[in-house]
Amino acid sequence: METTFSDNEQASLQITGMTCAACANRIEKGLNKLEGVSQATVNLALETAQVHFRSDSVSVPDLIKKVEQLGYHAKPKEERKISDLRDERKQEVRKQQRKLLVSAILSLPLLWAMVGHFSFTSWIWVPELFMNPWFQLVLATPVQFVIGKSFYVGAYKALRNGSANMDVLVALGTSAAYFYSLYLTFESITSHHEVEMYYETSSVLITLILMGKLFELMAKGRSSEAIKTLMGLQAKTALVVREGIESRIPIEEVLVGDLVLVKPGEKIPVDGEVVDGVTSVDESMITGESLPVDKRMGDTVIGATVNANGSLRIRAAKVGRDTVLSQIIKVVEEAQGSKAPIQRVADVISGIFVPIVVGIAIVTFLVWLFAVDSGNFSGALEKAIAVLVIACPCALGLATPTSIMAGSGRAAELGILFKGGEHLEATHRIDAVVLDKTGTVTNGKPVLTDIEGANGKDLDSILLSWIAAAERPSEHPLADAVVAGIEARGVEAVESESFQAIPGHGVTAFVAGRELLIGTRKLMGEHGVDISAAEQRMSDMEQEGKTAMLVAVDGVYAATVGVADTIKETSKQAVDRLRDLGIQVLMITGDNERTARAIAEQAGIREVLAEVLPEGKANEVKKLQVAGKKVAMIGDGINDAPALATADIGMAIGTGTDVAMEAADVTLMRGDLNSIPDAIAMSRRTMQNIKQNLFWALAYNVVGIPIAASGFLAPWLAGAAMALSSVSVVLNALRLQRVKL
Ligand SMILES: Nc1ncnc2c1ncn2[C@@H]1O[C@H](COP(=O)(O)OP(=O)(O)OP(=O)(O)O)[C@@H](O)[C@H]1O
Ligand SMILES: [Cu+]
Ligand SMILES: [Mg+2]
Repeated sequence: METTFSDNEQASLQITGMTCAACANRIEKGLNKLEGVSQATVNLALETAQVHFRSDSVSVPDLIKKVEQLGYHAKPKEERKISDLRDERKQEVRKQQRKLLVSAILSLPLLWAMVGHFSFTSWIWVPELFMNPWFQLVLATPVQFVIGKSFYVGAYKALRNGSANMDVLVALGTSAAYFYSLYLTFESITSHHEVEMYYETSSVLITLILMGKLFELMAKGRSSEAIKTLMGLQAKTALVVREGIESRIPIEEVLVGDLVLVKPGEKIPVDGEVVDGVTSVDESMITGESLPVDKRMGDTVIGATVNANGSLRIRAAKVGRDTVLSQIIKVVEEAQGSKAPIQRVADVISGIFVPIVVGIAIVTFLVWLFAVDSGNFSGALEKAIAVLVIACPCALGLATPTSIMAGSGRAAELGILFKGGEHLEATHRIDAVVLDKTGTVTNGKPVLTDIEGANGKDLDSILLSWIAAAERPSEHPLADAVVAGIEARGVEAVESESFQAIPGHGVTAFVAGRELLIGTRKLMGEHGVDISAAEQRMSDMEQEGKTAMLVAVDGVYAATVGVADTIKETSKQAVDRLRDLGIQVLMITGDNERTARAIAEQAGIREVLAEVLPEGKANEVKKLQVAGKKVAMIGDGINDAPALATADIGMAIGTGTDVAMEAADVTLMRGDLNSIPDAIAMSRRTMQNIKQNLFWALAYNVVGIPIAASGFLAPWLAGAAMALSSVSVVLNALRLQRVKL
């Protein structure tokens, strides 16, 4: 039995029967119109629909019914495995290949017979039988109605929904040729003289279009390579210990809380926490970071990464669709099937295209029949058919989605996850990049370097233990550094009695009955602490790029603590690359001006926004936007969420933590800032690719129609040209997969 919730539910449907973006649009609109559906998105490439709905007013069967009403098929989506995906594609390709082969064999004699029509090929011998109208009828009929059935079905569905698509044009064009030939065939019984048939027009057309579709299908298969690679990373089984018994079970059966053994050289099956063992782990497939990462008790490990040398026991923390890898796959899947705003151009054009084309075809027919070549019915028909076929906007429909798919797939391989086509598009307009300091420009692993008492001497261990106690409850990375540094000096922390974090300033705490204050100059100033004795030492540290924090006990300055965070080796190179792209680069931080400047200088950043409170970061982004900039904000995604959301593009640096992926438009799996110019370059390339596609698709139609209308294009040539244009669009898009940055 299914439980019902009054709040939102989510369902994934597997949809079949979609042929183009217009189909996806139609289903999306239909589902969104249903009472109780809050959001439905249809992914054409993956043939899925994601629906958010309220289960008290609508159910999954209702959703399916709606899809069926619109003329497509739907079923609840099952969790797919990599092998299924591959098999589905292969089957589909094989089916198309078989269809094409049969169609080609049947059409060949018709094509052969056609050579007699042209003076320059009339010397070629043609078997008598091939010229026989009845024989031609026998060959052409199955092509038209069995192999070509999908065009009729597609056309019928489109027309029933009040729209027109490429199927309408193909069905119309081929039917005209077929039925006219049929008429001539019967007429030949009575008239007894040789007439030209047009069976080859319909059959060869269908064959060529099938060929185009097959190429398209094979090319599309290649563009989802990125997802297949990701899915293939998953381990298949896990060795779990339940009630003391070890057993190897399929990965799908691992539960949260299970104890999992990972042997040396094995893939870590699920996300978890190390409970026993020491090893190093290759996380490059997830983070792009090539150096192995050391893991010991308490560390988190990510599923699909590879355990190098030690044995591990881990406690499963996330399984199934919650794992980092599954989330990455989901993001990539969604992005690949999502729409970029530029697609609207194509949608609008193809929406009005088909009716206009039918109009032009009719005019062509009438003009030829009554004006140009008076009374030549078949000649006029041939021209009209050529117009119908050449004007088919299928290349136009493919232009954007194929590029988005290939572009976002390639980006994912480079460790750049775009959440959707709109972000992939928006990124190419970025002209200002705001980098958070800690964890973005720097490694974000601050280390305690200096502790100095008020009189310049070392501190006694009592004061050290108080400082550690005050900082321990804080979640700030600086606090972690201080605590770790003090513990490393062999001092044990005591418990604090009360604690309060003051964001952007520091902490206050009561320890052993005393009030401790740790943080910035401003914090000290606000509490009336005299820090003149610390000034010199402090600014020295800051000059070196260290963060200096002041400690006061009961309102009296007691110590200066220095923490150093190193900049990432690649930060400078990345900043230079951004500047070469003509992008303004800024660094933003809550840290003080001097430290910030020192760090910025190492990274080659000239503009620094320092001492910005956490809530002020979004404001700084807005200021840049008001000044007319398209801003990308790059942060670690957790405390920078408002700024990430405000920016035109928010990029989170992270190994795919939920929060980071949630807040940002783009997730950079590598810590390396070179991902930023990479992302921008990828976006620029993709947009350029889309524009090329749109241009060629349109140009081909616009140039083709007058040629066809004036009679210079035989229908089968128009068909070949159409197939070729679709294939060339897809091939152009696939170039994105090989982009090297
Ligand atoms: N737990 C803490 N202990 C001591 N000082 C702190 C603490 N939290 C913040 N501070 C002080 O407040 C300053 C600003 O903190 P904030 O968190 O806004 O920025 P940040 O982490 O230094 O830099 P970024 O903005 O690049 O992440 C710190 O540089 C530090 O001097
Ligand atoms: Cu077409
Ligand atoms: Mg910070």
